[in-house]
Amino acid sequence: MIRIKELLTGAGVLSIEGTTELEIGKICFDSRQVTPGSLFAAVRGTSADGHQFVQKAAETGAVAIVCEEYPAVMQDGVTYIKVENSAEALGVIASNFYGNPSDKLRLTGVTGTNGKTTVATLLFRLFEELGYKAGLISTVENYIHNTVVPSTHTTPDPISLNQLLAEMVDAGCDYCFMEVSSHAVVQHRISGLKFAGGVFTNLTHDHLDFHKTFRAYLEAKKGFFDGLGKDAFALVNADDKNGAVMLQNTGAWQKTYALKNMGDFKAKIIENELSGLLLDIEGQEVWFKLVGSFNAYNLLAVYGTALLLEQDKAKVLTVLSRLTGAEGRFDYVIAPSGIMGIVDFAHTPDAVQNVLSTIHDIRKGTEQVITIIGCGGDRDKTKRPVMAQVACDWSDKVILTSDNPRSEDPQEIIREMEAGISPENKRKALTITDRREAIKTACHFAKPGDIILLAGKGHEKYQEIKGVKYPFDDKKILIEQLYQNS
Ligand SMILES: CC(=O)N[C@H]1[C@@H](OP(=O)(O)OP(=O)(O)OC[C@H]2O[C@@H](n3ccc(=O)[nH]c3=O)[C@H](O)[C@@H]2O)O[C@H](CO)[C@@H](O)[C@@H]1O[C@H](C)C(=O)N[C@@H](C)C(=O)N[C@H](CCC(=O)O)C(=O)O
Ligand SMILES: Nc1ncnc2c1ncn2[C@@H]1O[C@H](COP(=O)(O)OP(=O)(O)OP(=O)(O)O)[C@@H](O)[C@H]1O
Ligand SMILES: N[C@H](CCC[C@H](N)C(=O)O)C(=O)O
Ligand SMILES: [Mg+2]
Repeated sequence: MIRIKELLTGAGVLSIEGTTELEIGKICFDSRQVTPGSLFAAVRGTSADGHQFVQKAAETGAVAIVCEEYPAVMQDGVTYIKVENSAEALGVIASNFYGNPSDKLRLTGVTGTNGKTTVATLLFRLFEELGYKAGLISTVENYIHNTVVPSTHTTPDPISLNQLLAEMVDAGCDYCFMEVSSHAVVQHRISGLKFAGGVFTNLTHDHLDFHKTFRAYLEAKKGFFDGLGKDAFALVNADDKNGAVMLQNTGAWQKTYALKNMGDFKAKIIENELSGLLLDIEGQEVWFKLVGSFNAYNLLAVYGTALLLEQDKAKVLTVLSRLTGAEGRFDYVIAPSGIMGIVDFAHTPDAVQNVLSTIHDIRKGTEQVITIIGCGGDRDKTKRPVMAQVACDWSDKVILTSDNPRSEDPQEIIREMEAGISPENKRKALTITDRREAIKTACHFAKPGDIILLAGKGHEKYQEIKGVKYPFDDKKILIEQLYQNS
């Protein structure tokens, strides 16, 4: 239990109606979760406005309401707290409620369009292997040292986030590595957190459904770096044209990594094969198990971060060379028939191009590349035609199929993908709406030596159709089919 006044430190309070001496047992931003003694924050969202539920929250027992405007009717015994921005205040209140856990950990945030899960996961595993207790907050799963906590978002809401961080502190963790999505920055999910550092991977096309313009998407990512303190480091990819933009208004200590341009941390790709990458990192040649030139960037980002967190260079490289990638990221099997199947989470045009150009670089020459690809429903529609065209440009055969259609009509999503395919690429594309059938067909088509890329869903264990998540595991189905045909 904690008193209202202690929760409000740093929350940007404009005015208060009622006492701040009351004790609060729970904080929430969803009126349906209010229980007697709760604080309810009314947040303006994308489809509703939390202010509509203030009355209901008070009736259900909320004793404190955080809002941007007072309701017409204020109830006795309830304290109303007016703030400039409820979502931002909620982040600070959540931190205070859980004892400001980010002050007690060295928290590093990773942002960018692609590579966040890979970099954050590698950092987590690296620090665990170096002998520390660490935490991970990621798209695939969260970890409190060796306890797994299922993940619902790339970056959770501020209450779940601070609760996770507090559990990490209780478990004795020294470090936490987390993904920072652009949604999280705009929705203030990270407000009130103290970061030891921030890492930028890259910026390409995604989430324009939410941010509307590329500029707004860029500003969201930049917002994370603008908010870092002067004791924190900001490590950016100097080969990405937006790397420098991220640093424009940050008060943090600025560092860069690069393969091509000048950078504080430099690497060169010596070999890029199916068995891994041979990199020259600051004069030292090291083999890594991760595949593909984009992973050279991810590895260098991890290396730079570890050094900025004062780790020993030789130990970092030794451990890093033993680590494998995150689940569902260039996750491959070679069937007895000699057909290679790759499951990858590529769900942006840039990621699709990267994974296919990697396959192109490492294949021996004569094999066919068959790509199975769909696009998520209720997500950025503008990436659909581009992803289909990129897949065709880089493959011998493409099967257009469903990803997570969510509330949309799967056929319509596929039609939008088809619209992006140029006349000369049309002959390569085939549509099979049912994802399982698409996988079966690809395995049937493939000959020994051929490569099947199953893009878009990576680690996901479900397919979301009209609000229902049906069990679906790309890797499991692909393996079943590959072995059946062997
Ligand atoms: C579009 C979006 O990002 N929505 C997120 C947002 O919800 P919202 O604020 O828009 O919700 P809303 O429905 O408009 O409701 C507004 C407010 O009214 C409240 N409410 C609503 C109904 C009611 O009866 N009572 C009540 O109090 C809601 O709790 C909310 O506070 O804030 C919620 C709490 O943080 C999130 O759970 C929710 O994520 C939805 C489920 C989602 O799908 N988000 C995806 C797009 C997302 O966040 N993705 C990113 C990036 C992915 C990546 O690239 O890796 C991520 O970080 O996961
Ligand atoms: N540094 C990188 N540059 C470009 N593409 C990458 C990079 N790292 C990974 N990818 C590609 O992007 C896909 C997603 O990678 P990862 O899950 O690490 O990114 P993410 O930023 O966490 O994605 P999301 O925002 O959806 O959670 C991978 O499966 C791979 O195809
Ligand atoms: N975190 C990303 C994942 C997309 C994965 C893809 N399978 C899809 O459903 O679009 C998002 O929510 O946009
Ligand atoms: Mg991720």
